[in-house]
Amino acid sequence: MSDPHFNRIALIGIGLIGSSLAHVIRQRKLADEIIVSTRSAHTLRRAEELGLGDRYYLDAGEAVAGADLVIICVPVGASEAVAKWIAPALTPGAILTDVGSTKGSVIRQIAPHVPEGVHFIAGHPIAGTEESGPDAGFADLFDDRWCILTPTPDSDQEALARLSAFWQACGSMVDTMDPEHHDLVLAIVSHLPHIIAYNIVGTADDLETVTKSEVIKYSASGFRDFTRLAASDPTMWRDVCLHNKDAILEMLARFSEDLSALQRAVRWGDGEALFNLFTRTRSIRRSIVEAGQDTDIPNFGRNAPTQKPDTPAS
Ligand SMILES: NC(=O)c1ccc[n+]([C@@H]2O[C@H](COP(=O)([O-])OP(=O)(O)OC[C@H]3O[C@@H](n4cnc5c(N)ncnc54)[C@H](O)[C@@H]3O)[C@@H](O)[C@H]2O)c1
Ligand SMILES: O=C(O)C(=O)C[C@]1(C(=O)O)C=C[C@@H](O)C=C1
Repeated sequence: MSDPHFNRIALIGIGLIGSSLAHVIRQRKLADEIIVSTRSAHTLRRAEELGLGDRYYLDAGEAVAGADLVIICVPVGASEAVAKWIAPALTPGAILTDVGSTKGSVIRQIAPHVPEGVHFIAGHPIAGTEESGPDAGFADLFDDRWCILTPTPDSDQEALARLSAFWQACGSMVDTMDPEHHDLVLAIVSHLPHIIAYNIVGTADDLETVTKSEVIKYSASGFRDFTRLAASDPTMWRDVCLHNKDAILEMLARFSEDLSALQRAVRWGDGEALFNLFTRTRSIRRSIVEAGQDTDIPNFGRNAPTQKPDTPAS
């Protein structure tokens, strides 16, 4: 296995994911030195108070100088600005990666700015919570979760092996995937659930004159479980929607079709259709939970055995 240890790791952006990386890198001794950079002085100060790094910079260019691993941990819409900023200061031979929730757009934003001799391989840990900011991170976040790397055909194989070893040392299981396929899979397993959660909270809020107090009063059960995701960071999710537009629209169209069929079954009192759908989906949901956690998710739509005939394939 390749060496997961780096001399100097620079984290650009120190929110939930950046700070979780800082914790796990420190705890598992994956670098001699952790460099932290973020654009807000307030957040940088907080990161310093929390002791997340060894050195702290507002200037991302200064932060990446001499680093052999640079991890961009900012909302996906800021990827190009960060890439332009750090590009002239990257060290030849360094590995550059990111953690963004969308991959096609992030690669298009970063790749053109990567200097010759720097190895860029995009990535995405499928691990998170609805919290954000430097206080939200914890070392175990990546344990037993997938991390998807999206190398391109000309990616350096040694850099890929080292980055995989790094994520494994952080606790993750690593898979590789084509960026466009990643974006389609994540649109259904992550982006749509967030959009639906945001939407249902908005719908309930619009009913406020009739039911607002009841929404708060009775939300201890289903509504609360279902809408946890609606507390997630608005900047991050605005950017995900803007930067995975096509895949999200494709999945929303399929979702709307299925919802219309369900609506029709309710309208026409088609108990058999409702019972059959709920039986099938209960068994799928139980098999996901029984699989340990979401370990089968990265293959969804590619070779999942229960795949619907019209599920998109890569
Ligand atoms: N939150 C999750 O569950 C989760 C999971 C996996 C991947 N991701 C991805 O990880 C990335 C970071 O998410 P997060 O949850 O840590 O967000 P966060 O809001 O907790 O932190 C974002 C950080 O980026 C900094 N930042 C924003 N714009 C910047 C810029 N232009 N230059 C420098 N720093 C900038 C912010 O100050 C903050 O430190 C996003 O791309 C997100 O899509 C998030
Ligand atoms: O568990 C949560 O709260 C998350 O939102 C984590 C989650 C997900 O949807 O699974 C969110 C976005 C990421 O890109 C990866 C993970």
